[in-house]
Amino acid sequence: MLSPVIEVEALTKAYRSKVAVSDLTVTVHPGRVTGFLGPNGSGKTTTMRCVLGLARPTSGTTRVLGRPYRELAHPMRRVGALIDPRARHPGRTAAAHLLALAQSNGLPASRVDDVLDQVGLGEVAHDRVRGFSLGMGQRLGIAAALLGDPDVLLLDEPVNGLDPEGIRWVRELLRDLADEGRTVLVSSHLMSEMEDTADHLVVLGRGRLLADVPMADLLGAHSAVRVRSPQAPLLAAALQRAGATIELQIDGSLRVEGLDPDQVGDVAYLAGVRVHELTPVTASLETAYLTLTGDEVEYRTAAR
Ligand SMILES: Nc1ncnc2c1ncn2[C@@H]1O[C@H](COP(=O)(O)OP(=O)(O)OP(=O)(O)O)[C@@H](O)[C@H]1O
Repeated sequence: MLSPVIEVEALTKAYRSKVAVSDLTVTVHPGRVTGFLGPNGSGKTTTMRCVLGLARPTSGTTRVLGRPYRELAHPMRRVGALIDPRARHPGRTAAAHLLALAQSNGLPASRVDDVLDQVGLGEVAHDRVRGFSLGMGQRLGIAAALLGDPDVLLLDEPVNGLDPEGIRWVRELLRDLADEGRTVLVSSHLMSEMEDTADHLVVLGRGRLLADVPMADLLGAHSAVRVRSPQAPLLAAALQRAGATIELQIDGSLRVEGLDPDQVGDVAYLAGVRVHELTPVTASLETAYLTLTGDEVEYRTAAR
């Protein structure tokens, strides 16, 4: 595996009595999209802000491309970020906003038109940002992140406010950037979107690391086999002897965890039990995520 590009080591960040991030150690690798997940207030933005030198760690260290962000010579050429898309002058046009960023970071002015076209804002380049919709603002924020053509991207909820076409566009953009060998760390609360976009997941709960896993492993760990048999009790006993965990479903079928469909079929055959259905059940990221973070949600909707 290529060496890590973002390194967070024993990071703790406290605000007065509130511990936003607690002893977090995680690395983010190039050439893949890493989804950064966690309930509201779990510390995703704070972690990104520490990596970008926008917040000072209480303890621990963060490095990008081998050094603290603030020590990078031309940070915008190395690292692009979307953290707070509202952070801009409302009276400026989109082009003027990006031009100011380009000039203060030693980037060629020609990049402004390039990125405006890339994010689909070419036609409103000379409109004032004040009148932009939430989605247009997000696109402008992504344009700013891409301005320096960086190798590393940290994007905090980039699809927030985007319409379905915009969401698909971000998905394809992130895929392309990762395929070019760049490092992409992206947070989102849209699980179905993340399932289609991310290769790897880092999941936080109350500021702590809950999971740092390939997407396929997380989904695999929550997958199961649905099996129906007219001799369900016999089959259940045989499967349990083979090490599976069995849950009897309301329709009489068995949900089997711990064995794959081939193994379930073999156990049934060896036990001389008839099987009428054998179906792999793939977990959605949403299901896997909710199972993982079930106890970690700080701000929960009251049950009605
Ligand atoms: N500047 C700050 N001052 C005080 N508390 C803060 C500050 N920034 C963040 N926090 C607190 O730290 C915790 C983590 O917040 P953070 O924004 O990092 O979470 P998040 O995972 O990005 O949440 P969300 O998904 O809602 O954006 C929260 O409880 C938040 O209220």
